[in-house]
Amino acid sequence: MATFLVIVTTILLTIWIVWICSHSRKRQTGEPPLVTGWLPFIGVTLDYAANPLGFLRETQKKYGHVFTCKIARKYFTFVTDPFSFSAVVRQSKNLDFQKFAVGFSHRVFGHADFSSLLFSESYREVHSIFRQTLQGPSLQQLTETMLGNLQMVLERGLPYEHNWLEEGLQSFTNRIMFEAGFLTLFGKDTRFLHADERICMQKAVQDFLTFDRAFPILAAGVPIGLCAQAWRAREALAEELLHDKLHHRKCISDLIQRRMDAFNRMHLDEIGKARTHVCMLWASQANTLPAAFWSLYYTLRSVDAFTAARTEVNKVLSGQLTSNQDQTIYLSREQLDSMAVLESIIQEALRLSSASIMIRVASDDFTLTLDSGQTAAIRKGDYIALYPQLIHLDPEIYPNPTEFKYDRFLDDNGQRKNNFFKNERRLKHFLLPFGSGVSECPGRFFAVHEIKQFLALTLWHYDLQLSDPDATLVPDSTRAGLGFCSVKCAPNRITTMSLYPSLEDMKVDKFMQAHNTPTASPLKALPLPEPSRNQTEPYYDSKSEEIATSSRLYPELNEFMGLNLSADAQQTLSSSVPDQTSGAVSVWTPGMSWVAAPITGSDMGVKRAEIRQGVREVVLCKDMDGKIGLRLKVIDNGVFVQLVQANTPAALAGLRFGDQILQINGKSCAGWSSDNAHKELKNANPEKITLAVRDRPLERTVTLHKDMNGQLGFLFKKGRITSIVKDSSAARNGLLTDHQICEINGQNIIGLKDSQITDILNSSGGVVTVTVMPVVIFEHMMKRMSSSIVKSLMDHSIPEV
Ligand code: HEM
Repeated sequence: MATFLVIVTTILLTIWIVWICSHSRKRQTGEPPLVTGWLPFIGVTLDYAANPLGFLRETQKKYGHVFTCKIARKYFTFVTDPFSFSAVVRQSKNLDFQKFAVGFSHRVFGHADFSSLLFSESYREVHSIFRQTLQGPSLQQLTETMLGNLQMVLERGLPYEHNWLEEGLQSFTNRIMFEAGFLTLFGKDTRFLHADERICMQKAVQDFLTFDRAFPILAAGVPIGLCAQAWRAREALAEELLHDKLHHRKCISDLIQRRMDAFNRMHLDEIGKARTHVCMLWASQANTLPAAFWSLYYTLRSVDAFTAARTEVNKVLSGQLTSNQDQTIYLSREQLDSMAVLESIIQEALRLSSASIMIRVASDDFTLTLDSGQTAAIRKGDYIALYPQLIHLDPEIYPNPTEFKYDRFLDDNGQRKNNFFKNERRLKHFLLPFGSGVSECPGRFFAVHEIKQFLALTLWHYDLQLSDPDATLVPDSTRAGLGFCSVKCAPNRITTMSLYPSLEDMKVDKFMQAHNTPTASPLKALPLPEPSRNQTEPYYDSKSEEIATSSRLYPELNEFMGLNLSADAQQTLSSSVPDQTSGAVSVWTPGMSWVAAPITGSDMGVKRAEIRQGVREVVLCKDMDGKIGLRLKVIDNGVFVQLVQANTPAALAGLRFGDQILQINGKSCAGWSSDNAHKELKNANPEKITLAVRDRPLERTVTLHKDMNGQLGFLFKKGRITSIVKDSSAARNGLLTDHQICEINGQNIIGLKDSQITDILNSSGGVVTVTVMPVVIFEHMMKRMSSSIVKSLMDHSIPEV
């Protein structure tokens, strides 16, 4: 029986081999050389899959510039001569792109088969939407939305503390780019709070990456049903993109809105429509995420690239901080286009890491004429393939092709370079990460814009360095042919990046260099008349020598921001006259007997908090980036300081939140808009800007004394005083609710967490001077300024006296 089985098997095997051999393809006259490999059934699939670039280079050496290979049961004719690329790209008559792409997409994404007769006409309309919404005027809108979303996502991640943070470079890029890109295309869910949106986004990015990881095997023909994880991830994404859910999102891009309308007209089922959106999501992100990653990685690895990129970013963005009220960075189309260094970095990253394959299906038998005049007979149904990486890594075109050279795409004048040669002939196709011809990626302009924006904002907002700069990352070649290669990480070795809010820290050195000689003279008084003093008002008596030097601690109450105090109240308060006994001040109120705030004029907190009368002159010069680190706000026709960035010229010159700017370079600011004031600063001579400044006129200081339990007697929330404890130091000294604490012992605390404010209060001595401002005014001052900016940029240092 066993012998019988062996004989039958052998006969069947022999028949099968004979059948395969007799039916296997034979090269016919005029056809390119046929490369079938050892096993006719699978052809060269394994060799090609193991190392596509190596295999094609070897085969090219052996057979010349055009050859046909059997890969995954299909015949691919590769054209490898870059001068012949145009011959293929222009052949739209006999070469069909859609057939391959649409069939592939149907299989992997599970949507309807748009190549079927039922849909072919309506799908043409869907396809035309790409060009209408990803190019031309729509591109501008999309790019602006992306910039806003990138800023929102980046700002949310700005570290609160002044510490270095570590995060995987890839996870950082994916997190920022995925969310910003997703929101740009699909809009924001109106039902979500920010926190919920973020959780949803974290899940979406994980699902996306899970699905994308399986892409090579799906592309190789493995049915998605056999890849349970990928299937679940794809369906989870589709679930989020059901039309029912998309209807709850606002600011959906024109691209997605028009696709939704078109699919509705085609009467697809709901899950089918959602899967087409997953397909669009994949097209927009799968290459962009790794392209952004490699661009940032190469920038960080090369000192030259980093310096050149940062200089360009600073040049383009400088001035924005002082000229925009709401701190938003705007990058016009012209500004994006002017960033030639970033563009060269991106192109170089695309050259090194992209490995797409361009495939067309021969719709008829025809003869392809190559650049050399050589012809190749092509059979109907065969695939014609171009493999751009052969050009991208050709040492004749790009010397030292595997080396990253940030300025490879810049000419001697620092402008875009687009003349590259092979055999001394200029090449038309020298960089093809986006394909070419009819099927060229319609999102290519948007892709370059968004990566530029990402690089610019990241370099602007952060100080970055690779925690292991010597570790070399290599592209993962298992994705070769599918577009962009992501990173192949060695186990247990995570490449991390440190993040730091750069605006404060970068400036110190630069400012120091620019400021070789101190030009600021913060306390020089201008000869403006001092307001007259009323001896009955509760300020420290100028008769006291010690106190006279530190000036008054309280401004006149009846002048104070229009607060209308009754005569009775004034009487009560005016009876709390300061009593000076050996330099200590006590306040007495009828019916009570206690000592409040036993301060002396030499108390550091009091000195640091002091609001001086009169007007002082401040002379500044800009730092090396042309900035002074100041943001201004107009209130009641006066110009006030809204933000002083730490370690900037403004901070070092002693300017503070709430200071009133009376003059800029001799011009009176009364009645100016903040734009005018910013413009004046922007256009001012970088070597010398003279300001006339009145010390924080809308604020007042209150000095308090801790009780035996260390309590000052007030409660606060988000820096705002909410209640005053009866008979406490706060109550006795006139602290008011609905006032915002701006400083503690002169140290600015705006934007700090309540726990941090509590720490500062606890660590202060027994006497604490708080500087407060009515909440209504404070809110007006802070209008349109994002809290993350305040947190991360505001100068919270302890002032010097
Ligand atoms: C660095 C980022 C990107 C790269 C490297 C890239 C690359 C490509 C490539 C190679 C193709 C196929 C071209 C061909 O076969 O000839 C393609 C197609 C496509 N890409 Fe991109 N792409 C990127 C970003 C984007 C973005 C951001 C979008 C949309 C927002 C997008 C939308 C599309 C679409 C819709 C197609 C299919 C075009 C068609 O069917 O005719 N791509 N992309």
